[in-house]
Amino acid sequence: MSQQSTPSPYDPSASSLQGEVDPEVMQELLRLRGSIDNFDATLVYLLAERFKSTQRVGWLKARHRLPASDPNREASQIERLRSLASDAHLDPVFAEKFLNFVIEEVIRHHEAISETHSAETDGAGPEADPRS
Ligand SMILES: O=C(O)C(=O)C[C@]1(C(=O)O)C=C[C@@H](O)C=C1
Repeated sequence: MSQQSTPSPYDPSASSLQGEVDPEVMQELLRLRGSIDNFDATLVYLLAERFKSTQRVGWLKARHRLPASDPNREASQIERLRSLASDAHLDPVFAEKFLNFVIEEVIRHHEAISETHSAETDGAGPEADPRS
């Protein structure tokens, strides 16, 4: 049987700076990091929800033999996100890179779903998928 190590519990005060900086500065840094931790947790949950939706899109596309990517849709999403980013004082270049990064991963998932779907329904019609 393989040995599995228990992950160590999250330590919000982990830092390479402990003992190196003024304790008051350290306290302020840890306070600010509390917000960063909350944000990161939210981002993980939001991304998980987005991927749940895109997985369903992936199955729909596979069932109907549609291409994994839709370049016109992407161009429109990028334009929208860049504009939202500008309004929010976020670098639009970063917003575009981030969306492209996420979409690239989605397309990889779509391709994997499509292969699974083809393997499962070889020779069968588009209604053969039980997930429809
Ligand atoms: O909307 C779609 O058609 C999707 O497959 C989802 C999505 C996305 O992640 O937003 C991914 C790939 C497409 O090129 C466009 C958009």
